[in-house]
Parts: sequence; C-alpha cells; structure tokens
Amino acid sequence: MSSTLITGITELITNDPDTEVPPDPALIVTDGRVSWIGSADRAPAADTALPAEGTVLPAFVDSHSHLVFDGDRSVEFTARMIGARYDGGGIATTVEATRAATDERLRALVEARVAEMRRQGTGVVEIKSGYGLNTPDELRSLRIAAEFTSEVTFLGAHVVPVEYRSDRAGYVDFVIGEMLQRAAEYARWIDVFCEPNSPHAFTGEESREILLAGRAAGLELRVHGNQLGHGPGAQLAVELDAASVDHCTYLSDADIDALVGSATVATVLPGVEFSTHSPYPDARKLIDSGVTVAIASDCNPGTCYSTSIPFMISLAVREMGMTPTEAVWAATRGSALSLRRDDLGVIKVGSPAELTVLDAPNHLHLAYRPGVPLARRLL
Ligand SMILES: N=CN[C@@H](CCC(=O)O)C(=O)O
Ligand SMILES: [Zn+2]
Repeated sequence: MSSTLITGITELITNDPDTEVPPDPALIVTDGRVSWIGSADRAPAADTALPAEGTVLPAFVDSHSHLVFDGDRSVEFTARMIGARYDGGGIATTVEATRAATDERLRALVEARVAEMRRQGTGVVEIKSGYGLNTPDELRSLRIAAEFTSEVTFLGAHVVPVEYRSDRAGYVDFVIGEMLQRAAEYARWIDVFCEPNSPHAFTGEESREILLAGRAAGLELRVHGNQLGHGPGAQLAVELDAASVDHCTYLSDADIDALVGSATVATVLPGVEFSTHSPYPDARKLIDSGVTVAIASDCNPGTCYSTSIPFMISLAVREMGMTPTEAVWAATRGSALSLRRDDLGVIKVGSPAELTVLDAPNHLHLAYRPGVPLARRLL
C-alpha cells in the first residue's frame, strides 16, 4: 500500500454534494483511490506529501473524440474561416489518409493525441472509430482505441463512404451486418452521425435501424445529432435511451422538452462551432430547462482539431451562456454521466484518483485566462 497526502489546495472541487469541504482542504490517495478528505491540520500520516499549490478538481472526462485518424485538413479549416460551409464531405479525405496509414503510425498518432489531452488535465477519454468505414480499417481503429481507453465507440455510420455513394441502403446493411458483429468485440458504444442536413450522413430512420442493431449486438447508444440544422437526432436519442446526444447546435423547444427528465445527456462541443464558424448552442436555455449538459472536445481533423478541455470551457462560458462553475461541472461530472460512469468526474472517498490541478487560485481562472496552460494531471 502506498499513500500520498495532497495539501496546498487553494480550492477543492468535488462535485459530490455529500462531501464537506473544509477551509484548508487536503486529501489522501491510497493505491489509486481517494481514501481521506478533510482539513489539512487533521490529516493522518501518509507515505509521501504532494503540495498541489492550486485548485484541485476531478480530471476532465473527454466523452467525445475521434483520435484515430491520419491526414491534414487545415486547408479546409482555413476556407471555413472565410465563409466555406461544413457539410461532412471532408470526412472522405480523412478516410483515405487513415486507410493508407500503417498500424504503427496510427497508434503513434493516437498516443500523441492522448498524451496531449493528459497534459491539459484530461483523465478518461472516449475514442470513436469512423475513419475506416470498411471492416478491416474500422476494426483496427477500434483495436487501437481500445489500447488507450475502455470507452471505445463504433462509428461505422459516420458517413456513407465514396464506394457506396450510389447504394446508401447497401452501406447501412453492411454496417449493421458483418462490420457490427466484429466491432462489438472491441467497443462499448455505437454512435451514428444522424444528420439529414448532410448528404453524407444518415437520416433519422437509417440512424434508428443502425442504433437498434447496435443494441441487439450488445452495444450502448450515443448519437451525433442536430449539428448542421434541426433534425431527429435529439428526440431519437431520448426515445432509444441513448446515453448522450452530442452537438445539439440546433435544438427546438420540443427537443429540449424531450431531453428534460430523460436519461440522455446533451453534450455540447463548443470547439466545433468555433472551428466551423457556426452559431453556438444555447447551453443556458438547456440548463435552465433542467437538461443535463456535458462538454467535450470532439477532437477530430475536420470540425475541431483541439484536445483542450480548458479551451472548450472558455468557449462555453464566453459563447454559450454557461457560468464557469457550470462549465467545469459539465466537463467533469456531466461528461462522466454522458458515459454512464458514476465513478468519474467526482472526488469522494473511494473514487478513483483521477485528479487535475490548476495553476490558479480557483476554477474561475479556466475561463478568465483563456489559452493559458493552467491545467495538468496531479498524479
Ligand atoms: N459530425 C460528425 N463527425 C465529426 C466530424 C468529422 C470530420 O469532419 O472529420 C464531428 O463530430 O464533428
Ligand atoms: Zn464527433
């Protein structure tokens, strides 16, 4: 057994209503779990001491990322900054580059991206496939993702690949047939880009068929929905008890009504609106309506090539009407709930020691000092 006493905590965020935080808080981590929380002057002895000298909070949970890819779409991003529109068509470029990459190269790219996330305070990350879109390339994407996380998502229904452009129904059958049966071995989740506003993505009915097949194969459900315009994604997610509907850029009052009281979290991805020059969703309205909101990066080569949750928090506060406190909760506890992980995004006795420290006196600085590398993993 080895224990570490963490002191010098200027602010401790636990996200646990039952944990009382004293004025000069300290905590002890024993064998990877929080074993004691209390006042520093009453702390029991521990093997080592670690002065945090800053704000301690649960590690960020990045519940939406597409890290398994090769290729570069910086030119596409640059065109959008002067008016080009995003419609998902650029995904084909990444599929081509990803299929051409060796296993070693893809693994190294994912490893570097996960390391970049961890340097900025992220703990658990969800990773999707979706740039293979044939059986061997989807399976190796999932295998590589599984080397870095248990939160692996099968996204064979990202877009209809070029070789199936004249046979959409054939591609849906292919995804829910052989590809899904083999993918289910590596993935916990199935996701679908439900977006009738894109010619490349999937309609509500196609999405329903894919998600139900995923559930029958033992996977749990997530949905990319309501990104490019109003559509069926959010209500479908609620109807099928998906853990999360992600993007939520265009939500109607009926969508919000459906989300209220449901077990489906609305995950906002502010880096996507930033990188596609799109209007930001109204997170204030979601929260005020009683919807559970999560924040994630959506790190991917097309709509947001950023691994930084602190950046997402700054955007959510500046552009989406969230308070810093709400945004930090959404990027920790909210995103944990969107993965149905009750053990994450919280600091309490018994929880895993997934801890982040901010080089700042309190969490408000995450929004107040945008772009400054304040966050890092504590252990
Ligand atoms: N919307 C669908 N998928 C990604 C974008 C993928 C890409 O453009 O490469 C997203 O979450 O935004
Ligand atoms: Zn995505």
